[in-house]
Amino acid sequence: MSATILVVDDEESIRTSLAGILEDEGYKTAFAVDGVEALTVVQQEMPSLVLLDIWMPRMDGMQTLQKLKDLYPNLTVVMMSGHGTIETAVRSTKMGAYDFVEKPLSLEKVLVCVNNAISMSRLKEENTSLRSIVLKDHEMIGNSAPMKQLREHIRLAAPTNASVLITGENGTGKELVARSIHYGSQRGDKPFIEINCAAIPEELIESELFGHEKGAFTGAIAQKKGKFDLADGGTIFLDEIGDMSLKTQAKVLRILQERKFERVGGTRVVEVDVRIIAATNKVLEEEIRSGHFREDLFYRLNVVPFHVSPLRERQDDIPLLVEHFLDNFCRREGRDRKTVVPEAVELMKRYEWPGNVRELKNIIERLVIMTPGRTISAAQVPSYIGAHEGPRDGGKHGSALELSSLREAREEFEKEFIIQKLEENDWNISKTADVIELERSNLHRKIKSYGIDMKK
Ligand SMILES: Nc1ncnc2c1ncn2[C@@H]1O[C@H](COP(=O)(O)OP(=O)(O)OP(=O)(O)O)[C@@H](O)[C@H]1O
Repeated sequence: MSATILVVDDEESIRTSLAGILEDEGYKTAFAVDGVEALTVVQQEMPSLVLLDIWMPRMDGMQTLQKLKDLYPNLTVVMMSGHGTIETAVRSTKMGAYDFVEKPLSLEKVLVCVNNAISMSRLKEENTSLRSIVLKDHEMIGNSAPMKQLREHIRLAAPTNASVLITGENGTGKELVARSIHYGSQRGDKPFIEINCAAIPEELIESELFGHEKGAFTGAIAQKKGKFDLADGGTIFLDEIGDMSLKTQAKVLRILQERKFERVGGTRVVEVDVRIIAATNKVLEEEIRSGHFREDLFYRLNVVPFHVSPLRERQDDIPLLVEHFLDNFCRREGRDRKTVVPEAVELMKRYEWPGNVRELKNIIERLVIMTPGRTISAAQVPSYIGAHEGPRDGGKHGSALELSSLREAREEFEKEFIIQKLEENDWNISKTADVIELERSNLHRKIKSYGIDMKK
């Protein structure tokens, strides 16, 4: 679709000659004789670009520019200055005009300027739409108490520059939290650079993070920028930081303290402005005790701690997540929207989800692909998901053999732990839930499912 250009000028000869060359270039044109009329035409035509004369009766170009920028901050405007001085034109660019052309108009110069302005406005539009796709793809679903609290913490911490440490089991959504913090900050339109410290061999991680100078080691045939260079102005997400070597930890600490680093094999100090968000599924306090993690780095990172609870502690989110993933996968596969019957959702709510949201997402993807009809029944859900029902349904241990022993052990421990904490807190559910940092309804459910006798 060809872009529409609005020409705003009180001189008819200018409007006609511009219309000629712009239409020859394949643009559509619209006209207005002054600023007042321009505002109406912009509203009707939504042009991609406005060519705006500075000196006009009724409302002049500068006033019109101000109004347009207030109403449509993303609209691209090029000023045409003849009577005004260069100073006015320069002032207009400070007010948000993209550029200016001088009168008498050189049609060639006008075309170069218009083509540039249109390409820039297309890129801007593309960027906005890509951003909205990216943000949608990273939507965080869930209305349980822990998710609400998480969102609130993100809202508070995102706009600051504080370092963040996110803990939680694999697949709980730590990366999503990191992205939400980044996009909610003023760095949101700058890069978000992710690196998984566990996935990169020890000997390569330093060069990945900090880059290297030419000749730093065999194979370093040219200078290479590292992730910290690439993240300048934005955020770096150090995933699985618990797996980072002590040597690399020292370098990261220096960046946190001095905002500086050196490339591998280099002596030049590089300064960066990077916000660090780190995540781990390890208990870093234990890693510190065993000498694998620097205590000073831990305190620097842990300025704002985030914990993402495992899915089994926020079962109320499961139906919402199921719907969300069904929507996404049915759309992606071009299938009719499928539904999961309530009994199947109920089975999913009772399952432990050792792989957390990632596991649930994978199962829904598989069900969307493998189920021919529109309805996903309980029988189609993998049998191990239902295998939990027995013991939780009042201690029928007939199906306990199907459970892995680790899971049994975990349940046994969980039950004992809950009883002990309830005892310590006078069997008050709310108080106990607070102390063990579990949603009240979730604790209640566990008490019921473990058959814990509350009349003590
Ligand atoms: N609340 C949520 N809403 C929607 N999708 C989610 C949610 N939580 C996690 N996911 C999805 O589950 C998958 C795993 O999430 P993510 O990668 O953020 O987990 P993680 O904790 O960083 O995992 P790991 O520790 O293994 O790196 C992703 O595809 C993510 O989009």
